[in-house]
Amino acid sequence: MSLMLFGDKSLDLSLPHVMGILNVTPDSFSDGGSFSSLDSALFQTQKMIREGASIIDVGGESTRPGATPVTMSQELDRVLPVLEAIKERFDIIVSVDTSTPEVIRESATLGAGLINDVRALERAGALEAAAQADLPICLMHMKGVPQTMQVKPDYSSVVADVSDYLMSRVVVCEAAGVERSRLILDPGIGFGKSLEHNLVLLSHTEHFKRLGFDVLIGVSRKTMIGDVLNLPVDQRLYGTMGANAAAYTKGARIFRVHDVKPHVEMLELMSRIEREV
Ligand SMILES: Nc1nc2[nH]c(SCCc3ccc(S(N)(=O)=O)cc3)nc2c(=O)[nH]1
Repeated sequence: MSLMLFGDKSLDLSLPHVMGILNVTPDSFSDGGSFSSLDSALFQTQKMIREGASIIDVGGESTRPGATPVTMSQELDRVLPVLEAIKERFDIIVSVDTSTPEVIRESATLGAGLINDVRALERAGALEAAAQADLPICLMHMKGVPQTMQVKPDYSSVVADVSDYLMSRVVVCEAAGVERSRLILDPGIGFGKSLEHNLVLLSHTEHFKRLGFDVLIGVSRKTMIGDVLNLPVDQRLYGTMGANAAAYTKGARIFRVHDVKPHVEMLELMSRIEREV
C-alpha cells in the first residue's frame, strides 16, 4: 500500500491508475477539439468515470508538436469552468495539465487534485504557485518547446539526461518547500524525443521508479506508436495498450490515456496476476 493524497482524495499507487484525457483545446492532437463545449466535456468526463478512470486530466493548452501557444486568459477560460463543473457533479480527482502560475493557483482553489506540468514548473511563478497549492505535482521532461521540439532531438544518453533533468527539478521543488512525497515523475514521451529515444525511455521506466518516485506515462495514440505500427492516430489503441503494459511491468502506475475502459480492464488483470504470490 502506498497512499498518495490528491486533494481531498487519495490513491494507492501500488496499484495502477488510469488518467483519462479531457482536452478542452480546439486543436488537441487526437480528438480534434471535439470537447470544446462544456456539455460535451462533462459527457466525456462521465463516460471516463464510468469506465473506471481514477483521474481526469484537463488541459487548456495543446502542447503537441507545432501547437500554437495560448494566452493565460484563454487557458483560464477553457480550464476553470470545466474544472468547476466537474467538481460540482462528480466525485473524482481532477488533474490540471498546465504550466501557468495563475491556472495552477485558480485550479487549486477550485479543488484540483493534481498539477500536471509538462514544463516541470519552469515558467516564472509556477514553482511558487505549486508550492503554495499543496497538491501533488507531476514533473515531466520536455526538451525545447512544442513548436520545435521534434526537430532532430539529440541526447548524449537519453535516460541519464532526462533523469538528471527531472532530479534537478526535484531539488528545486524541495528547496521551495515541496516534499518529495508530493512529486510524480514523467519522462515526457513525444516531447523532444525520436522514436528510439521514446522506446529507450519506456524500456527504462524502472530507472525513474528506482529514483524513489511514482511514474506517470503518457504515450496514448502518440507518433511513436504510429512510427512502429505505421497506423494513423485513430488506430493506435492496441499499440498504446502494449506500450502501457510494458511500462506497467517496469513500474509505471499512472497512465494518461484517451481510451479508459480498455486500459482499466488490461491493468486490472495485470495487477491481479502480478500480486498473486
Ligand atoms: N504528464 C504528462 N502530461 C501530458 N500531456 C500531454 S499532451 C500531448 C501532447 C503531445 C501530443 C502528441 C505528441 S507525438 N508527436 O509524440 O505524437 C507529443 C506530445 N502529454 C503528456 C504526457 O506524456 N505526460
